[in-house]
Amino acid sequence: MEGKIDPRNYDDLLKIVSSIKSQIGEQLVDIMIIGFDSLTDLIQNAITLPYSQIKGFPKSKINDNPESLVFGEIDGKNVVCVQGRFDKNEYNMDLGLCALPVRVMQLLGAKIMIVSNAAVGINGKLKKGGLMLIKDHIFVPGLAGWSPLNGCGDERYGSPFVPVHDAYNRGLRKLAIKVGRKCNINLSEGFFTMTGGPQLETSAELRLLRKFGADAVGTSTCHEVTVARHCGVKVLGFAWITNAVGAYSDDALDASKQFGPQELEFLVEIIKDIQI
Ligand SMILES: O=P(O)(O)O[C@H]1O[C@H](CO)[C@@H](O)[C@H]1O
Ligand SMILES: Nc1nc2[nH]cnc2c(=O)[nH]1
Repeated sequence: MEGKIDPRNYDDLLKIVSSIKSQIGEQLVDIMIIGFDSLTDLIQNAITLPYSQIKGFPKSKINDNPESLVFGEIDGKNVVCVQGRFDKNEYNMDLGLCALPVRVMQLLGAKIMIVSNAAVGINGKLKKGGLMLIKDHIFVPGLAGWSPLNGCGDERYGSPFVPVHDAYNRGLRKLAIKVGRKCNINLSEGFFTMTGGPQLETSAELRLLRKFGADAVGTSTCHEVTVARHCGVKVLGFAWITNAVGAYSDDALDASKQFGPQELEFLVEIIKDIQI
């Protein structure tokens, strides 16, 4: 869609929101879901809005997967699935831009974000195919100055000094553990680390991150979580262990290709039980 948008300009953000509203009507949004692209098949009364119809949403030149917002319901809850994460390396590490869907969904009403990523397990216990519930994170680009909050000086954003010590909501984590037991999901809790990518890590870097307390390493999520907390959205996060150290493949880097029916059922059960 025509029109240059600055993802840090609050008035531009409002323009994006109103352009979406004019296309989806009074559709309610309570839960935003990022990184579970195949969940879109389970959304009832779905309204699909391709990124090409959304002002300011970039169209990837490298990603062949669908890129759209899919609004609708899961078991009576109002959800939106952000299908096709903005890839920070394609967009020159512009993490403010890459977390734009989070801000837009919050302005559309979202109060909870469920987010996931493809990651490598480095604690010796996390095996390929496993799922890690994120308890806390180490945001390496954020520590080095690549904050998605850079440039968000408009007072309507609120203070940039957002506390993130409890970014991953305790109540939602408890719920995920309870539902995991019911759905027979082997769920472990741990610390996730986001690196800058797109290159993966050397063995020495992985050893360093392990010493720092990381259990799983990936290249997304922390910027989205930071922005979610900045705008008051509660977070539930997962790292899908899609490969073991040293056993990389293109498929292993695509989390959405890994979800089976059991994982999707797990997510649906969580959504059913979430109190908004
Ligand atoms: O969006 P997430 O799940 O982080 O997936 C990413 O993970 C891979 C490397 O971490 C990248 O190629 C990208 O697909
Ligand atoms: N950063 C990072 N992300 C991944 N996603 C899947 N595997 C990896 C990995 O080894 N490193």
